[in-house]
Amino acid sequence: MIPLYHDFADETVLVFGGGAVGSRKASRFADEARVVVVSPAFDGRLVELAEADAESVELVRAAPTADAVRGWVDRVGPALVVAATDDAAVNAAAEAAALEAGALVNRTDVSAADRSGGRGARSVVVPATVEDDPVRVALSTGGASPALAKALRERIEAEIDGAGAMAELSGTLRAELKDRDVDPAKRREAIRRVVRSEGVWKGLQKGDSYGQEEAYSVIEEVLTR
Ligand SMILES: C[C@@]1(CC(=O)O)c2cc3[nH]c(cc4nc(cc5[nH]c(cc(n2)[C@H]1CCC(=O)O)[C@@](C)(CC(=O)O)[C@@H]5CCC(=O)O)C(CC(=O)O)=C4CCC(=O)O)c(CCC(=O)O)c3CC(=O)O
Ligand SMILES: NC(=O)C1=CN([C@@H]2O[C@H](COP(=O)(O)OP(=O)(O)OC[C@H]3O[C@@H](n4cnc5c(N)ncnc54)[C@H](O)[C@@H]3O)[C@@H](O)[C@H]2O)C=CC1
Repeated sequence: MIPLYHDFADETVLVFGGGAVGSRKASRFADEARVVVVSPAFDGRLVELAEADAESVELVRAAPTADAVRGWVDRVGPALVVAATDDAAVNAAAEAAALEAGALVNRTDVSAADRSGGRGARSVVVPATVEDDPVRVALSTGGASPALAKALRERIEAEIDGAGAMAELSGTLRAELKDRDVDPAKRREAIRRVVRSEGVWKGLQKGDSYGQEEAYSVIEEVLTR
């Protein structure tokens, strides 16, 4: 499996099942997309989420049979369908309907190991993610051990602390060096050194201007050699 990043802004994600898993997926996707959850009952966290973010989250009380699932997919027109009910037949129908409608599907009740012959490119796994905007790490165990994905995510959270600020700073410096017509080879070397410099990372922890100051001294050292 190859991880790809999707932009779900202005898209709709349709979730079948309002339990613990449907609730976690809904809150994740609501950061970016409009989310519609279809379920006969809703987890307390989902009700809270829908109240707090009525613009992005819509709860629809219904218990579609496997045969009725396709109708929901056609009416809602989602970019992604999440199958998160505790009814395997409904989840299977949601997967089939999504694929027929040309949408992506996330089947939450089947691990990769249980599938004979692969998932198909539009059947996606939702990874554990760590974010320090604009940096994003996605982590999957290929479906083998979601608990391990979560544990590793917690470790990486500490590891990438400050990466967002580093991405912003080095992106700006890269543009600046381009504008100054610095030789491309020198420019790449300077930026590579900046992102690896302990001094710059430490500086950024104190504040953006400290990080920037450190970065300029690293760059000057490269350019004046
Ligand atoms: C295949 C996949 C499909 C999908 O959902 O996309 C899937 C499937 C299943 N998960 C199950 C169980 C658990 N899932 C979690 C947690 C997460 N599960 C997530 C993803 C995925 N779960 C996809 C594979 C990801 C990968 O490749 O690693 C995360 C990363 C993202 C998210 O869900 O948002 C999120 C962590 C987010 C975070 O914290 O960072 C925990 C831990 C906990 O809750 O504390 C447990 C209990 C412990 C355990 O069993 O490991 C079961 C068994 C159900 C049963 O036995 O009844 C199945 C079904 C099966 O495997 O058959
Ligand atoms: N991906 C993951 O991380 C995990 C996946 N799972 C799997 O995901 C599934 C759901 O797990 P939970 O949320 O913990 O279960 P849950 O029992 O808390 O929630 C299931 C939800 O589906 C709803 N539902 C039942 N029939 C429906 C229908 N016809 N249409 C729409 N909604 C319907 C129920 O009302 C309930 O809200 C389970 O099958 C389990 O195997 C379980 C744990 C973690």
